[in-house]
Amino acid sequence: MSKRQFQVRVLDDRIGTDIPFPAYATEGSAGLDLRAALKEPLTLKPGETFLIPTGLSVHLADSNLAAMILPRSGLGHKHGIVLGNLVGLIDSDYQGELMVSCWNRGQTEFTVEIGERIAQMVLVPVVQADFEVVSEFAASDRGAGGFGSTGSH
Ligand SMILES: O=c1ccn([C@H]2C[C@H](O)[C@@H](COP(=O)(O)OP(=O)(O)OP(=O)(O)O)O2)c(=O)[nH]1
Ligand SMILES: [Mg+2]
Repeated sequence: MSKRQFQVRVLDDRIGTDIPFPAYATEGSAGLDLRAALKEPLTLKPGETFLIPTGLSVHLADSNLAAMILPRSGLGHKHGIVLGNLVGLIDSDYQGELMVSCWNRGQTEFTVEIGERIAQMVLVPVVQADFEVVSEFAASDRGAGGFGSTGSH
């Protein structure tokens, strides 16, 4: 497992005490669980979305990296709590507070507790595209076929 250091600012003084610092749940975890830095529990009715602060900002400071915010499987599958933006993308030059858009896509209301783990953040490598405009591509096996063009099985 490789680890890297990043600068983080703690914007909410409950973090590290009442609200644990984000952590990997196990040694092999890909996602770092993010917690809700709410002032009070938040009840989301079916269909409601709320932008929840995490109380932290992280500066990745490396354009070869980004972070993605993804739903937690248990919350999403069992309770319908997913992300209002489906996936959150954190740019390497972002220095603001990490925010989690929580969407109750389910049929019943759900209460997010103070400090609850609401989403997970995954670091991903990034390559920026530099486009070279051409008139033809060298032929590939697939060509322009897509959207099920390889058959129904
Ligand atoms: O779930 C998220 C998604 C984004 N962000 C922050 C980090 C990201 O770098 C910034 C901008 O996100 P994005 O580029 O996806 O949003 P936009 O609507 O394109 O806004 P902008 O014009 O600021 O780029 O917002 C979060 O805190 N949480
Ligand atoms: Mg953007």
